[in-house]
Amino acid sequence: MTLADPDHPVGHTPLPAHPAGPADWPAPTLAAPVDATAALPGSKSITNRFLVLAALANDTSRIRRPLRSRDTLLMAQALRDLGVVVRDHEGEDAGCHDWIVEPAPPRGPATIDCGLAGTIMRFLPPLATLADGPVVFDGDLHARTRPVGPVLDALRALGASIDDGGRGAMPFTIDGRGGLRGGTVTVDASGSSQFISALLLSGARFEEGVTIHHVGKPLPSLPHIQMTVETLRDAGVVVDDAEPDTWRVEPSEINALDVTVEPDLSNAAVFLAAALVTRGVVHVPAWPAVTTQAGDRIRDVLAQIGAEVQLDRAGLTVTGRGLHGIDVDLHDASELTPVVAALAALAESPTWIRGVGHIRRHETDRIAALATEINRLGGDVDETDDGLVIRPRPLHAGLFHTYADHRMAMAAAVLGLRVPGVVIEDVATTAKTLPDFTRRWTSFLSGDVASTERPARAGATPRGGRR
Ligand SMILES: O=C(O)C1=C[C@@H](OP(=O)(O)O)[C@@H](O)[C@H](O)C1
Ligand SMILES: C=C(OP(=O)(O)O)C(=O)O
Repeated sequence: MTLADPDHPVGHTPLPAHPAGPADWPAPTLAAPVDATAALPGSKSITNRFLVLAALANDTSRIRRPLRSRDTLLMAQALRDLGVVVRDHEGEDAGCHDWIVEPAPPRGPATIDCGLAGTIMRFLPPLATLADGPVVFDGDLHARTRPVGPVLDALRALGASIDDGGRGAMPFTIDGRGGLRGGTVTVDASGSSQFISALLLSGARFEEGVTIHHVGKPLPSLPHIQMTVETLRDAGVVVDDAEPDTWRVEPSEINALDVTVEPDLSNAAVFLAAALVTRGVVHVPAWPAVTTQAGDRIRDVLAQIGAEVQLDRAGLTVTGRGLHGIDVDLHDASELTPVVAALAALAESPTWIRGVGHIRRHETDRIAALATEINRLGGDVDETDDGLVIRPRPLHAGLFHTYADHRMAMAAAVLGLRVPGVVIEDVATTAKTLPDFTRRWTSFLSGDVASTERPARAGATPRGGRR
């Protein structure tokens, strides 16, 4: 975390960049078929949307089973820095605290540490325009290359005053004036769906609401925009999304929430992948039957690769039957690319991943990073403009660099299941969205009950062997 920039003194107490953990971690290899349950913490995307809406709401909210990872803890802290109360409250599950959020008019001056979280650097600038003073945004070094310009330009067009030194990236300062006019704006959000979600989340609190037109190449990650629209509707906000690439949010109050966060389905991918690599069985309890999470797409992808996939009241069960190469467009669910690429490198035939050009601006250039690191282990991967072509080859031991990217570390963990001697550099980077990954992964692979965070839903039939 790099707030101490001499050009941008911000007088803020930095949070630790990552919790302490082993820097380089030998990934466990598994010879026997896995037979285990992975009970996952809450969704990052849902937790951070609920936090933003709760901060803008007309009364106290309760967020049940929130994810507590670096991205969401930083979001909670950012809201506190803006004057909102976010406090723990004993939850229904042992060891799992809810969050109570008491809203307050956002205050400045304030400094926001975004870490490496797209959801903070994009979702909070619109909220910061409502503050009564300047709000400085900064974060990790890697975060300074992630684009925010389309959100800042849109806010300027809606009446905001912002100093970003022409960078379109952090650090920047929003000159909060206690409110924003709002109105109609055109945005090229082909670089990230978060540009649209950001404007939608605070739009009801702009004087004229907001109407957004996307222009440009097709929008990535559409399920995430749908998630934003649904959470707004949960809070009583009127959103019109009937026309493609256009959204209208009416000005209104945002109702307080009492909501439960679904398990993070994108983070489920690494655990489910173990079933395919080892021809074993993995069960994820509490998998939602209906969801806007893009990670739900993993069910189709794994079935295409050769798994038997069953979703019922007990949750999701994936049984590894084969590992075929596939031709897959992940434009809607690009977060899955690293784990799918790792599976592809271990498959029986080549894979073509398409439609994910924008992930070159995720936590790192994921296309380049995956090609480089899999090839470093002896793989045969080519980058394309919008994806990867992966031809399986026998891989060997080596250090897998993670580029501060949690999902690179998860991809390495999948490779390590089959390839002895894979060492994951900076495995603690997984804390961005999944706390305590190494303990979870180790106990999951040994079928240890300690890996479960949340009990199966009442009435569900437990399965998965040694639980
Ligand atoms: O709104 C969100 O919560 C997210 C949207 C997506 O971003 P992009 O549209 O930039 O891919 C996704 O990849 C990210 O992990 C989370
Ligand atoms: C792209 C991701 O995160 P962010 O919310 O920081 O964009 C991700 O989690 O894969």
